[in-house]
Amino acid sequence: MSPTPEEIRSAPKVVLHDHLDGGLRPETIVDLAADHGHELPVPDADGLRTWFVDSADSGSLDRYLETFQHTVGVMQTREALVRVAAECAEDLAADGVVYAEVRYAPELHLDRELSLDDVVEAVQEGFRQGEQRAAEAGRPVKVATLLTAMRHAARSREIAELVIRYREAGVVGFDIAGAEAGFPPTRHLDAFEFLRRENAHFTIHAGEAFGLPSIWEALQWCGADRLGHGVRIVDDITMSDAGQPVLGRLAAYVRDKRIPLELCPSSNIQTGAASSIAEHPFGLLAKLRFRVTVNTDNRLMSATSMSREFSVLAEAFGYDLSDFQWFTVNALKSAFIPFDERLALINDVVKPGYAALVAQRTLAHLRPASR
Ligand SMILES: O=c1[nH]cnc2c1ncn2[C@@H]1O[C@H](CO)[C@@H](O)[C@H]1O
Ligand SMILES: [Zn+2]
Repeated sequence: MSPTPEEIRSAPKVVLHDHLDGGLRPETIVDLAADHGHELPVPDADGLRTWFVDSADSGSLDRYLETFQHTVGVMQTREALVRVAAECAEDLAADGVVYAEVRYAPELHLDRELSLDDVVEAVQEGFRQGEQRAAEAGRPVKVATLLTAMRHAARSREIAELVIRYREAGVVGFDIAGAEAGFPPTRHLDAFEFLRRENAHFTIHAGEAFGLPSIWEALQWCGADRLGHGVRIVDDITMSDAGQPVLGRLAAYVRDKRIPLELCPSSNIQTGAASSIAEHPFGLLAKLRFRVTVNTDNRLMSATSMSREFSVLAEAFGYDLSDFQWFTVNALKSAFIPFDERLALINDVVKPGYAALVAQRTLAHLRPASR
C-alpha cells in the first residue's frame, strides 16, 4: 500500500543535508532584499519561487550555484540571519522533520558588518527561536549546525577552527561545498587533518558533479565521515553477464564500511547528476544495502521538502512506511550528535511515530465503514 500524503507528512523525518541559504521563503527574500538594497531578478514572491526553480533547472552545478547570489545577498545582517534560521527550523518542523543538520558557509555572510563569529551566533540564535516556536506549535524539532567552507576559496582551516570554537553551542560538524570540478577535496587537507586531531566530524560534497576520484579522495585522503551526495559511487558498480551488480573496490568499501550517503534526488535532476527520479541510483543503492539517507539539499531551488522527496521516491520505487523508517534510522545512525541522543531519537520518537502510523492503518482497515 503506498503511503498517503498525510502519512508521509506526519511520519517522523530526519534530514542531514539541507543548506540554510538554499531554503529561504520567497516572501522573506522580498522583505530582506528591500532592507539590504539588493536587486532581485523578479520583484514578487511568487515570481521568485518560480525563478529559483527554473534557473536552478539548468543541468549544470555551476549554473545552479549562481542562483545563491540572491539568497546569500540578503543574508548579510544579524537580523536577517536570525529570521532565516528561525523560519528554517519552523518550516522543517511543519514538514514533520524531527532532527535536522542544516549547513551554510559563514564566509559568504561577511559583506556588511558581520564577523565569522557574529554570523554563527546569529544563526544559532535563529535556530533556537525557531525550535521554540515549533515546540509551541506542537511539532518539536532539533536543529544542529554544520559549517561549510567553499571549496574554491582558501578559508577552510579558519572555518574548521570556527566549528571547534562553537562545538558546545550546537555546531556539530564541518563540510566543504561549491563547484566540484577542478577543486578536489585534498586542497583542504589541512582543515580535515586539524578536525581529525580535534576528534570532530565532517562530511564532504563529493561524487555529485564529478565522479569516483572525488569520492576516493574525500574518504581515503581526507577521512570524511559521510559523503554529501556520493551518488556517483554507482560508476563503480557494473552488471555481470548474468545481470548481477558487481561492486568495484571503492563501492565495496563505501558499502561495507557503512559510509552514509547523503542522497538528494531532486537536486541531482536539476544539476544533471541523474536524469530522472525513476532512473536515480537511489533505488539500486538502497537495494544493495548501502547506507542511504534522503535529503532535500536546497528546498527553495528544488521546490521540495522531505515529504516531497519521500513521495517521489515512493512513486518511483514503491517504498512504504517501513522503508521510510529504515531511511530515517539510517540518517540518525549517521548524525553527528552524540550516540545516546541519536538512540533516544530513534527509540522515543522515530520508532513510536512509525508504529502509530501503522496502527492507524490497521484500525482504518478494521473499520471499513469509516474509510
Ligand atoms: O548541491 C550542492 N553542491 C555543491 N555546493 C552546493 C550545493 N548546494 C549548495 N551549495 C553551496 O553551498 C553553499 C553553502 O550553503 C551555498 O552558498 C552554495 O554555494
Ligand atoms: Zn549540498
